[in-house]
Amino acid sequence: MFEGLKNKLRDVRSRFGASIEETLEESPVSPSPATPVADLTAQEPAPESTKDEIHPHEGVLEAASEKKPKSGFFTKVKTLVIEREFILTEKDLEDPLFELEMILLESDVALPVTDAIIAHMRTSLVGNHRKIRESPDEIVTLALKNALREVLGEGLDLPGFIRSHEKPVKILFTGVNGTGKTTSIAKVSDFLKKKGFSIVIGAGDTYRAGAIEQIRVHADRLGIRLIHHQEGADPSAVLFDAVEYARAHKVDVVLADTAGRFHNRANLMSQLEKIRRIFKPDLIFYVDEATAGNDAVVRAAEFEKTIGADGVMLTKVDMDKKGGSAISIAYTIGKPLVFLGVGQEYEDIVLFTPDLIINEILGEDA
Ligand SMILES: Nc1nc2c(ncn2[C@@H]2O[C@H](COP(=O)(O)OP(=O)(O)OP(=O)(O)O)[C@@H](O)[C@H]2O)c(=O)[nH]1
Repeated sequence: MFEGLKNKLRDVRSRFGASIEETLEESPVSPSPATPVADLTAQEPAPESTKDEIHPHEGVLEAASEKKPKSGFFTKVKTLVIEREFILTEKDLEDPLFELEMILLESDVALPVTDAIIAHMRTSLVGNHRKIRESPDEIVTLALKNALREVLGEGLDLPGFIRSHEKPVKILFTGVNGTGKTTSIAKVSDFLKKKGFSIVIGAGDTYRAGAIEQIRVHADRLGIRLIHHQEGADPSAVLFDAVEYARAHKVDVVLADTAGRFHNRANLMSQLEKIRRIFKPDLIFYVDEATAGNDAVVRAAEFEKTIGADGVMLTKVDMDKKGGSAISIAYTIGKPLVFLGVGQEYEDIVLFTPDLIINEILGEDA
């Protein structure tokens, strides 16, 4: 997943790295006149690693020393000072920051999210004295990692939420047609069942022909109780019955399917409002497909405004080359990403953590 973005970011990281290398060449930090030559030439003891500090990378030091003659007193002093720290100006980073901005926008990262990432990169790189103990790529990667962490948010510990909440915990799934909502309910059921929770599913999509049968097939396969009425029935009544069943049988979680709908379809949205009043969900999850890119982000924001959402499940992340919606959605709507759907099997679901996306986007370097 996110192959396109991953490759582009690898390139732009090299551009940032090159800008840092140029700074190393052009603006060495002058040795303090008070510093005895003996101190400069002495081997510096390696300081203790701090939490944010990445371990020394031999490559840069080797590359830097390759470019300079190894002998000669003044060369030696200059090299040592250059190798200790450097400062980046806004101008040094102008081109790579612009390039990064373009890459993010091309990858469907929402504009405010792109702005936040660029601002974070600028703040963490410009004007700072940086130790050359970190390689340029490590410095850039760390800045990018922190910028992504800021926009991705922390996610939601759903098993923890369920454990600490009065039962049954009622979760309503909303979203547009065909984005994978029904499959997602089946995956979440399976995920929670494996965590030891008992589940009942309410077949609240009474609108689409075949929807009840579709969720019934999943429920049967997973050995989960389904509460359903006939096609065309009032979904609020179905979900009310599902909650009654859960109370009577001490079931931990009720997962409620609903018909897919667009936020601008007034009838369906008012039906959802009624469902919300009667079902009284503890959590509303908005489901959309990562492959929809910025459309998914815009739709999620609209649903959040009209119906409210407590979290997002993004499906088809396995098919998404860009990563824009995964990066943007939580920051844009101010609600956490909870699950990612990463395939068509029941086990193809992962509980979101920022590191999951960061490691995917920055690869083995993160
Ligand atoms: N590759 C991939 N396919 C998925 C994922 N989640 C769902 N799908 C597929 O997407 C298609 C649509 O899924 P459904 O669950 O039927 O969609 P839906 O949102 O319930 O549709 P409506 O009931 O019309 O709202 C199916 O073929 C699923 O197998 C995913 O994470 N990855």
